[in-house]
Amino acid sequence: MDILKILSRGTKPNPKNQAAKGSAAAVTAATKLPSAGAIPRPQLFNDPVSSTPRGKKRKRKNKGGDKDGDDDAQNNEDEDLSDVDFFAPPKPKSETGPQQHTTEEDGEPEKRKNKKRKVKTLDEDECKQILRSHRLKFTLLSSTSPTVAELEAQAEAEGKKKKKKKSKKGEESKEEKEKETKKSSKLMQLWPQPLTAFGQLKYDYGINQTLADNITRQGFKVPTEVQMGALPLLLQPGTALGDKEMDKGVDFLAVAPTGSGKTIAFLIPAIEGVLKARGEVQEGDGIKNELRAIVVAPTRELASQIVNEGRKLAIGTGVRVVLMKRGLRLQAEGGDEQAEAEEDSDSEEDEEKQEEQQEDDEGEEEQEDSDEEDGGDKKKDQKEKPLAKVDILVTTPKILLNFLSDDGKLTSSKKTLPTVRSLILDEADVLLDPIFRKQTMAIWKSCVHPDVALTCWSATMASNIEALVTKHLSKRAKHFNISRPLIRLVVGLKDTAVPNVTHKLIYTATEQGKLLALRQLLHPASSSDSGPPLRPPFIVFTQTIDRAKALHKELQFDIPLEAGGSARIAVLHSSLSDQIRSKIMAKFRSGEVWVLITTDVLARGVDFAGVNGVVNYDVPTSAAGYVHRAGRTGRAGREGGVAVTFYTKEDIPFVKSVANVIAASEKQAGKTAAGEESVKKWLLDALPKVAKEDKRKLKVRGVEARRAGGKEASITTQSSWERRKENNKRQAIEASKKRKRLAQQAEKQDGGADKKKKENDEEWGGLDD
Ligand SMILES: Nc1ncnc2c1ncn2[C@@H]1O[C@H](COP(=O)(O)OP(=O)(O)OP(=O)(O)O)[C@@H](O)[C@H]1O
Repeated sequence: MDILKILSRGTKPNPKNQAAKGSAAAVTAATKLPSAGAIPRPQLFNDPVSSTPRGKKRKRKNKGGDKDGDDDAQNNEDEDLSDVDFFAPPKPKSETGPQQHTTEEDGEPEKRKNKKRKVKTLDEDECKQILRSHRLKFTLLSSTSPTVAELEAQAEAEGKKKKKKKSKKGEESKEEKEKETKKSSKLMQLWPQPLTAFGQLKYDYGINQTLADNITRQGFKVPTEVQMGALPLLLQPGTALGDKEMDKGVDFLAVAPTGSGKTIAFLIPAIEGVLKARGEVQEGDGIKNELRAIVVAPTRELASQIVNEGRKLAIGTGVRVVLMKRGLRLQAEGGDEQAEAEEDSDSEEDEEKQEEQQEDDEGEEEQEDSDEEDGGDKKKDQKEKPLAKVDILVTTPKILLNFLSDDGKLTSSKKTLPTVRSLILDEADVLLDPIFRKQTMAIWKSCVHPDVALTCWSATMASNIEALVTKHLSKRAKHFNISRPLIRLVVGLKDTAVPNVTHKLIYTATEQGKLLALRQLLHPASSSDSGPPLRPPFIVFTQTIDRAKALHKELQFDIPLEAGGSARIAVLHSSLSDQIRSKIMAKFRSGEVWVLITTDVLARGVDFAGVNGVVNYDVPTSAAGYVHRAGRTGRAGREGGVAVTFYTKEDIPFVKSVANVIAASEKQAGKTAAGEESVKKWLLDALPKVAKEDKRKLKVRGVEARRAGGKEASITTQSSWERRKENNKRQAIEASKKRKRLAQQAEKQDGGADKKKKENDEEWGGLDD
């Protein structure tokens, strides 16, 4: 019997032996854990919207069989859990598999009829109602078409003109003034068509049948909020926005909570884009794999996960989703005027350079791992290998730039990728942060087709990142003489929350106290005053690789042998080889490993559906860092996930950002009653505000005291008093040994002298008579 199963869902109802299984409350609690495998409620928000402008809500019927968005597929909590796999994706009700279209079975593309389907559109009030209820907010940020500020200015100017005319005529009225204001605000906020059911993808948006079947086969019943908002806009922007001009495409920024299904929200349009392009290939042209989309992710783990998701969606379509690897040869063109021209026009970036350089030099422990080693035999590999058949490439920044740069410089690209039409930045804020910025920008520049659309995805997006995207899009627009709007979608509150997770902030006076508190979480049976019971599997985050290793060393024998012993605890960080990292990931996914100690290398994007909790053994270095770490639990709306954060006196100057995120998350989750909140108001008020400069330093270096060499860098169960005592004892022993040695030496010398004397005495027999 797997002990993990006992720990994580041992209270599962058993009709034969219900009494022995404990209280009904315990049963409910256990089945609510993420690891219980219950079908999640992927939609996080569904607020009642009181006013129905048209008197009633229109019911939409879909030929596809999937009913309206708020399907009763979600109300399935009492399902039998007997064979639940902790980390498996949700199962569909029927396992019939996709209905393959004979024409597409062997990757043969169905000849796509370019007939425009008539999408059944909702009127603006209906759109508003649905979008508001699911807390979806669309804003036009574009600088290629007029910016919000420009639109406001334009509206104001027009208003003034009219005002002049009207005042001349003496016709100015209050209502008309209001109309003007309304018009300008309308231009800022958009109300596109939402996707209320996956069935619409096929029947309204005309996506490929096999792709639609693959979505059904994955068991996704209702679209999550980000999918509701993003899919219509990315598949048919003209239809979604009711403006045919938009069909040329949009650039897009999506900010949506962790675990809210952003991956398929960008993969579905990417796969559909490939299939659509193939449909446009003339008879007799044959199928050609042509690199059309690039997905960039900050870590190898995330990149491989995206490849897996992509491949599941692309089964039977012939679309090849490929992970960028060393030696892979892509369709590229060497050096290009365009790339050079853009390079030249970048002189204003020089201002940023100094700051970036400094931050780069300081470096971060957990940067995407060194792919530099890939550079060595690159030229040789590229000559020898044939072109890879790729439609969608998933990559980390460095490894692709290694291929593009040729000269080993990882900041600029010599080759271009002329066939690419879509650049997708997953975890865009970190990819555009100084850590990865040069590499990401170089990749963007290598995508030289004028139609390349940029989409950026993350649970957090600082305004400087938005500004950077806007600036570079506008440069591209000028360069290519194109005009495409940039639209931002925010789901829930921008930036700051992990609403469906229980948060705990725990103070321990010393580092040693943290270790003891963590041990209590590891042994849920023992009394745990310091935090909520936390059932495996869970992830423990530390600040540095050294601390992750040390914590692993300290805890590895804590799980009893009969429960699997040290094999149940593993450590993963970027200095391990790819192979070892993949093995550990697989073991954690399968439930073999219960406690995974890691660094921020696993903080973003990685999806373990059944993780019950996250422990921030070391405080995350930013609010965004907290959001991403805590978001490893409670995926796809699963309930019962817990995020525990320890802090000591070293962290007090920095912990306010974390406390603010916790407060915002609880507010979003509706936990506003006194006593419900885990960060009390007095604490929020008492914690010092973090200065901007400190925030920057913290983000790059973490808490200084915990870096290698710092007093608090080591992890041990001993108190400083014990350490001092042990140190004294060791020194005393050493001193005593030394004394003994010296004594022996002295004795030896003395003895030698005596012996010599004796020998001499013996030798010198004295004067003979
Ligand atoms: N419509 C859906 N219904 C149910 N589950 C879904 C749906 N869409 C996605 N999921 C599942 O939700 C989980 C989280 O999805 P995903 O990894 O894409 O989240 P994310 O928004 O990218 O999170 P993060 O910000 O942490 O990267 C995955 O296991 C995925 O299979």
